[in-house]
Amino acid sequence: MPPVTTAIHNVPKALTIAGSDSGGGAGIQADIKTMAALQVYSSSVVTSVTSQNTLGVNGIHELPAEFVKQQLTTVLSDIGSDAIKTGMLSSAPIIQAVVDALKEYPECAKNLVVDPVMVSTSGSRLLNKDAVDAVLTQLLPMTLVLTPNVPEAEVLLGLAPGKIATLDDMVSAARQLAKAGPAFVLLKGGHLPQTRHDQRIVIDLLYDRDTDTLLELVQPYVDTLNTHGTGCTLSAAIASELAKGLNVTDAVQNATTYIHHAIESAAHVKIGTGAGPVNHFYNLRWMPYSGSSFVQALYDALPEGLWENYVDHPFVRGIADGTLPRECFIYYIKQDYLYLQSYARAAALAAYKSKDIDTCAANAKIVTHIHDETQTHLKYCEQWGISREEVLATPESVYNVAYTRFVLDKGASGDQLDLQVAMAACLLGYGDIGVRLFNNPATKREGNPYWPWIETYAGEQYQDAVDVGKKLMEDLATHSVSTSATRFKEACDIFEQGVRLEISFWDMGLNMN
Ligand SMILES: Cc1ncc(COP(=O)(O)O)c(N)n1
Repeated sequence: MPPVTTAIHNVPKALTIAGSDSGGGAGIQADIKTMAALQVYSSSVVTSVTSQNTLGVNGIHELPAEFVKQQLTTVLSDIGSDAIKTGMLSSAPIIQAVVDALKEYPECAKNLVVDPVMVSTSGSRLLNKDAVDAVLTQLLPMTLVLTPNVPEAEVLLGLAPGKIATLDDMVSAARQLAKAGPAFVLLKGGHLPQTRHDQRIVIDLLYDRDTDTLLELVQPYVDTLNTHGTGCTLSAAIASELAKGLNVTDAVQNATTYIHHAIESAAHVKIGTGAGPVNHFYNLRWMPYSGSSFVQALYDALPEGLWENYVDHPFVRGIADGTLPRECFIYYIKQDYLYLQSYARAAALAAYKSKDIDTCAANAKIVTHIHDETQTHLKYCEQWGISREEVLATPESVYNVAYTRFVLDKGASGDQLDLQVAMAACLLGYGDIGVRLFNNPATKREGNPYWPWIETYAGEQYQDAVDVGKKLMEDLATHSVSTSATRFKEACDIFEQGVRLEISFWDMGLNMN
């Protein structure tokens, strides 16, 4: 895989229209934290400022509707948005202003998630009574996903409190709500925990109006006081996932998983003296490298130009245009056969060092790939009049000894990641070379004796092995390197050494010693 070049790209963008919670657990603050945790850009339009903590709301300062509208058009006319959520909207004039502004930007408003915030968990009104009608008539017709809890569903449907008391009631309530306009209704069951197989669970119902289908989203019930801002967080998470381009079902599924972990991981945290917030950042971890890919970070840490010296070595260029002297290639291929024997042992060692059967099997698969590769080498040699016996009798070059024993030593003295990284220069480099040469129109195909070699490394089987190896390293890095800059540096040094040994291997082929 070639190192990823820095490119300007559009990041997914989500927008929240909600109230400010000075305590930081709900409202705009919860939304921005959620969007950041789910790696989307967030912009925010404030409708009201509340003075609030974990005990309750002490005051509300509503912004003028015109100013809410101005914030919204200012953001949408420049930054735009891939998905929008609404939370506390306070009043009918603010709802009207929001709806008017959204109608001016239908593209931005097509992924609209509405959390019909009405009363805070602590008991304060966050939406005037007379504004419920504006939600129903103005906002819901343009809504993609409506996310009420049971008490909010009762208000929207004009039902007395407590009327939605069973799962069946929830089903019919979700259907009824969809008639007011939203394409999907996610009716949250947190207020009505159920018991199944002696386990307390929460069932959220996702109703799809177009297909008239219902999906049950089940999570274990978490017995905790720290649920302040859960509704805000969930709807912000849905908007984030929609912004990334997921469909509604997948977005809602990911979002319910996210909120479950956010609640679970905050259960024993104390922030404030009342109902504490959820842990928005449970999924973030400190990493000694930037970006999300460990393998990319290994490439990035290489000295300038070293990777190119390897994958664009004169030996490789000779393979590409067919001018590599035949003796050089034969010298190389015999050594490479011997190399692969050690490499297979290294992969088998990695299987031995695996902590679970899946990783063990993935490494065993690499051993099989290497075995196939050795057979290709033997066939090659045979075509060129070199017998299997002659290949096996070839003395190992010192370069070969240095490289293979380096890999095996890293495996013996280090942990599984050290070993995978020591093997990576070869695995990734040959994958990169194969694809580069295969796709380069300047590569000679007709009459190039080395074309089958190129096809092997560009081929599906080898590229699959590359993918397996990369995934193994990412998984291992997540568990060990992610918390230690020292471990990351060690891995970088091993990778660099591997690349240098690969370059020496090409030199050996050209010099035939
Ligand atoms: C600004 C604002 N928005 C929404 C909520 C609802 O959250 P909760 O129901 O957890 O109190 C809130 N308390 N404050």
